[in-house]
Amino acid sequence: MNDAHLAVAPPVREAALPEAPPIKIAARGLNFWYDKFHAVKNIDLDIPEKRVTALIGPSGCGKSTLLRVFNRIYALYPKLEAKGQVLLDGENILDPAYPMNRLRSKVGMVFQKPVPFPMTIYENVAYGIRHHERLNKAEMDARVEQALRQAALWDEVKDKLKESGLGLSGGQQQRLCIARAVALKPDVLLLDEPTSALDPISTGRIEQLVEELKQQFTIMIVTHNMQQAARVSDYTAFMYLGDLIEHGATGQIFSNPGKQQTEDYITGRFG
Ligand SMILES: Nc1ncnc2c1ncn2[C@@H]1O[C@H](COP(=O)(O)OP(=O)(O)OP(=O)(O)O)[C@@H](O)[C@H]1O
Repeated sequence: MNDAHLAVAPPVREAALPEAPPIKIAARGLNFWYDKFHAVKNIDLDIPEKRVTALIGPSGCGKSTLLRVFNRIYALYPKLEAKGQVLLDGENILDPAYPMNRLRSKVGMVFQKPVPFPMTIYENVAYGIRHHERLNKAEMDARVEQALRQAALWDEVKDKLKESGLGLSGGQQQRLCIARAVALKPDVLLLDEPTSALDPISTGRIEQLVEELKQQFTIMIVTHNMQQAARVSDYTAFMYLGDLIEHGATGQIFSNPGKQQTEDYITGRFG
């Protein structure tokens, strides 16, 4: 080896940065009013694909409202108005021309209280699929099974598919609602405090399920439980009085928040 070789410094290899996930759904200049009450104020928010984003903030800050705008569920009620954009794969779902059927199949929602339909367990899952697709019996059986497996419920219900969904425990009913939502193969799952009515064991199962479901779905979850947000989410958005105060990686928001209000809330000083 001669000296000339030694004089040339080896190229420095740049540390590989983790690749930022693509943005699946995003709010742009989003405002929402309940009649004259301004509940969501000029929000810009990017929701990364196949990750879990938690929405946190004190009661009444607009978390559920924001979630509901993300699937235009407010459109069912008069005197409610959204302005701005919600871009799903770049298309504005708030545009009245965006077909509601398409939206319902792409964005699924699970509510705070489990609300199974008063039908059999099988029909709870099959009902929505029938609305969107024509499947033969074997195909439908397979889809129902797949959805119940995805919701980690199959083993508990496979022998009683013809029994009423209302006969299940609260935690099972919530997993049935998750099965109903994932059965439509949505891209995005909106979960509005999905464990607030459940016991700790059922809560743990749903949290574990969220971890599994993010392999396939983009998930937004509203929660009052800071430990839950820290456990299940990759990103956290903190809202206060209708404003989005701060949004970032969950680790950073919880360990090193940029805003005093965020810190006060996550350390339990208010809310
Ligand atoms: N249907 C409605 N009509 C009028 N005002 C409403 C309606 N729903 C919610 N609001 C108001 O909008 C604001 C935001 O409510 P929202 O339910 O989105 O808050 P939140 O952060 O999800 O609260 P919580 O954590 O208590 O569920 C609150 O001031 C609430 O009173």
